[in-house]
Amino acid sequence: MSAPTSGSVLITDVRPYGEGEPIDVVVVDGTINEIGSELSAPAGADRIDGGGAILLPGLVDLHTHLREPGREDTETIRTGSAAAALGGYTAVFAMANTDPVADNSTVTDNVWRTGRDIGLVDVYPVGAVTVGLAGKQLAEMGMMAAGVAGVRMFSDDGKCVDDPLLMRRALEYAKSLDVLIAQHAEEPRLTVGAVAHEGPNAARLGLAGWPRAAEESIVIRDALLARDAGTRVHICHASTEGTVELLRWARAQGIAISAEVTPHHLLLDDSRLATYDPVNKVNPPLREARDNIALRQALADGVIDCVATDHAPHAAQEKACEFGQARPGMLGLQTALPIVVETMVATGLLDWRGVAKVMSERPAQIVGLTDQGRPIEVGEPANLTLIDPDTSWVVDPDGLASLSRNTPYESMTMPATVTATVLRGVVTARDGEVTR
Ligand SMILES: NC(=O)N[C@@H](CC(=O)O)C(=O)O
Ligand SMILES: [Zn+2]
Ligand SMILES: [Zn+2]
Repeated sequence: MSAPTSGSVLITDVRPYGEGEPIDVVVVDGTINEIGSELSAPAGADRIDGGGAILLPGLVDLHTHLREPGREDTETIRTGSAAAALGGYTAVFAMANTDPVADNSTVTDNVWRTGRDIGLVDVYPVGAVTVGLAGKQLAEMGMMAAGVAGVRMFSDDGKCVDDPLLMRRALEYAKSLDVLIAQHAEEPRLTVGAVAHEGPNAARLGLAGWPRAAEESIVIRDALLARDAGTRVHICHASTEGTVELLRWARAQGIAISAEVTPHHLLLDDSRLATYDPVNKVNPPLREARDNIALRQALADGVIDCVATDHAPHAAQEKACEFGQARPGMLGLQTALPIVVETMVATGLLDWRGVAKVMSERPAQIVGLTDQGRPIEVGEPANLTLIDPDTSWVVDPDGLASLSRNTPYESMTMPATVTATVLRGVVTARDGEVTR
């Protein structure tokens, strides 16, 4: 494989982590070479005038659905990469629930190569835990890990690995390969027919409910299995107050368990379902205000490690139908950072260093990426995001880079703007346009 593209760039007038006076950053061949004032551009370098922007390490998304192969009508690796770069991301993990399923190295290596050729963001394929996501037989995780993609995270996301014995075997196999299992925590016997959070709103609207216990029973089971296997488990899209309590308990026991929360579970609740608009249908479902509050606090405390988008594009016809029939999932890549600003920074729960931690550093550490989520220092890889915290914008679904339009944030004002993204010194997005 050829070496990844790298570039040289002079970034002027930026504030790393939003701290101190504006400074300049010189990147040579993909590496931060100098940080200081009034620096000059290296030969052949690109230039970014930061205009006083906040500079963070490039964002890392552990949970995105790019839909290629199989559903290129709803998203492709190219359009999803563009959405990622515009959202400030320099690495994304593409879930395995494609068609064909990413349960073998032919698929995972192809996703990796395609992402690398496009070059807008590092696309890391997630491998399936079980063959065909069918939950019956372990996939060849070792083969996928050994391929050119070097798969390091495995998940049947979209489905739960609900068989406890199979989950136990998966954790043991993952331990021997030094890879991560990410669980979509949903006890399927408790969610038969469910389309919304089980609570007063669903009852009033006549929608079948998904109880919190369907998530929490798997979270605690998997914490115990991870304890016994002596390996880590990662919980996808944590959505309930109870899950937070269980994570807190498991951490206190010394159990290796990590967890992510989505922007929509931080911001939205099930009062939005009153319109029956399927744009609000998602798994796990939007919960209640007290869950939002517990999730925000847990993210601030570190009980929840990171934010992951669960960017889930769907075609118009999959959403333009009655609520019960619609596909679950919502777009996330281009709105994640502003929603974290609104729910975590504007509320005083996190400062910009905290944002770097939950959107870049912790996700990179959880999967063991050594070139992402790094400090902004000389000698470090130049994966960077510039953010204007004072320029707001209004979400127009037609204006997003995704091939799909299923954003719940239509017409909402977003409080911050990603002005540029840099991958190994190459400018991938600038002023709302991708560069390649
Ligand atoms: N989140 C969703 O509601 N949908 C995801 C699957 C998933 O993340 O469980 C999808 O692939 O559409
Ligand atoms: Zn899921
Ligand atoms: Zn998902």
